[in-house]
Amino acid sequence: MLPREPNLAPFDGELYWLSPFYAKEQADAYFQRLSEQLDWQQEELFIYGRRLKVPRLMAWYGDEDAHYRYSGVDHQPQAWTNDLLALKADMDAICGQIFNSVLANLYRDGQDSMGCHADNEKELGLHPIIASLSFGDSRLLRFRHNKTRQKLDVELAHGDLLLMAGNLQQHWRHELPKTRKPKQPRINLTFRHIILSH
Ligand SMILES: O=C(O)CCC(=O)C(=O)O
Ligand SMILES: [Fe+2]
Repeated sequence: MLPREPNLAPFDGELYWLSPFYAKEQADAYFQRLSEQLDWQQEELFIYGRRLKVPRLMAWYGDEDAHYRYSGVDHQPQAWTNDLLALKADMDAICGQIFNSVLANLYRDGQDSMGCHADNEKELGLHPIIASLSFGDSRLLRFRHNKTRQKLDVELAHGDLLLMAGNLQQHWRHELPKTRKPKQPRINLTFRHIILSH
């Protein structure tokens, strides 16, 4: 069950934007506590033998068995916090599925970013629903269609919820570009359902 919002994707996938989903006071409280309570780490990547710092802070939470590979590294989730469980309950209800993990990203300023990618890892399945919550300063999320190169910009603000579904990840990539505009910190949470293989 997805919300009765217009689908922003013109073709090849589903994209729903609920702006805002949490009212300001509640979003303020979540932003404050998530900033202080999550175990934010700066990851390192090795590319062609060079060590690079990922330009943002990250943390991975979820059920004990919900392992996930990103940036080429297997990540063991940390145990859910009370706030993440409360947010997960809202996401489970609106999406009609049970999420078992969340990737948290903290963009400290306009120089923090995320490169172009699709969330198409095989452990997410072919048609994943990904529920993305934003807190803090607004940032541009840019989608681009793999074949037509069509561009779709969404300015994600404090308390917004963006739902990506259907075959969106197979046909579109997305990125959070750096910006020269002065930016305060932003937290993004992407709730995911990892399909467990036994
Ligand atoms: O920060 C965002 O809004 C995007 C995050 C994202 O694409 C991801 O975590 O896969
Ligand atoms: Fe993503």
